[in-house]
Amino acid sequence: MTLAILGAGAFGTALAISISHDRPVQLWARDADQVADMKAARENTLRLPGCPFPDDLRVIGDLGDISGSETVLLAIPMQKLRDFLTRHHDILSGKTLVACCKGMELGTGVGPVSVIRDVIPGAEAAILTGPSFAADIARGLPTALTLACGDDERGAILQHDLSTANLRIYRTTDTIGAELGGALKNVIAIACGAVMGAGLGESARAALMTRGYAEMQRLAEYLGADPTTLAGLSGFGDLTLTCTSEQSRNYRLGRSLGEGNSFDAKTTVEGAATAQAVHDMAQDHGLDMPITSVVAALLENRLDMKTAMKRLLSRPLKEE
Ligand SMILES: NC(=O)C1=CN([C@@H]2O[C@H](COP(=O)(O)OP(=O)(O)OC[C@H]3O[C@@H](n4cnc5c(N)ncnc54)[C@H](O)[C@@H]3O)[C@@H](O)[C@H]2O)C=CC1
Ligand SMILES: O=C(CO)COP(=O)(O)O
Repeated sequence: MTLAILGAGAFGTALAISISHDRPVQLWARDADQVADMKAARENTLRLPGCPFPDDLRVIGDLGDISGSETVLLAIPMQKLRDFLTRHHDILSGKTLVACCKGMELGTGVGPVSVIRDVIPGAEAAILTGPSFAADIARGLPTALTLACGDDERGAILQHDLSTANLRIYRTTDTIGAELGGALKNVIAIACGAVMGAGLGESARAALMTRGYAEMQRLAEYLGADPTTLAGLSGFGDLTLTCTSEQSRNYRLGRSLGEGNSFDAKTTVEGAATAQAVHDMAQDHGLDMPITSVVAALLENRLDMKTAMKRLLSRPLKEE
């Protein structure tokens, strides 16, 4: 079985490298120059330099080439997903589409699995998420992820097909829980980066991670997710990684805010739009999401850093 991965950013490329040690993989990029460069260099010099492509990784620039691939991984940013699926509806219909992005959509407040089901009802939708940096996967370091698919039989096939010697995949049918964990941990990571950048210390960060996790659980429960999913790799696992690592772009954006420095606007930082999407959705439903709301306000310059820090760390005293 040939697998297609659409989106040759850091994550799509890392998955392609890892999985193509075991089975043929087609890696699609939209940019013709990048396709030519990757074909010539046999690595992704733009997004993942220094990680050579195995022989069974085939770079493609024509989406027509994926017609023989039953399973397609979508490794493009969350806010671009709906438009991408709409434009390529016909070629993707009838396939198993595995979202590899983390976030909630601005305007609708839903995650990638819901977007896939909405735009391409004729496809089987799943999500691959959890604690993993692209560079770690590409280097063959041990990683564990969650694969969520509403159809457990299909999920078991995906679990088997996508696992490699170094990429261990657990599975669940709770797609909402998996979507929420991956999306919300990025927002909390921005907050943690801000606290660290402002020099408030690791104890403050631990407090924020813990209260952030409570906030994630609250929304997940409201939306009908299984709390054990949030306690797993896609929730608690990814929260831990992202809130504590300089490798994380979400954490680094937060740290820049805390330090009062600028941040490269071209970098993919999913937590920024997700903070706004979740804040809007929480307001519509009358839910209390204090950390998410502060992050959204901070990013929109509706709140200065000093007031934001005060709000994050001086919430009313209450029972845990
Ligand atoms: N980099 C990492 O360590 C991990 C990333 N992810 C997730 O993977 C997703 C993608 O992130 P990265 O690959 O890291 O980002 P990236 O910034 O390295 O790459 C994004 C890719 O998407 C492509 N793209 C953007 N808009 C597009 C469109 N409209 N149509 C087609 N392609 C488009 C870009 O050309 C680029 O190749 C994000 O949701 C991220 O949260 C998940 C786990 C780890
Ligand atoms: O999702 C990730 C790790 O699991 C990658 O985090 P960043 O998008 O913050 O770099």
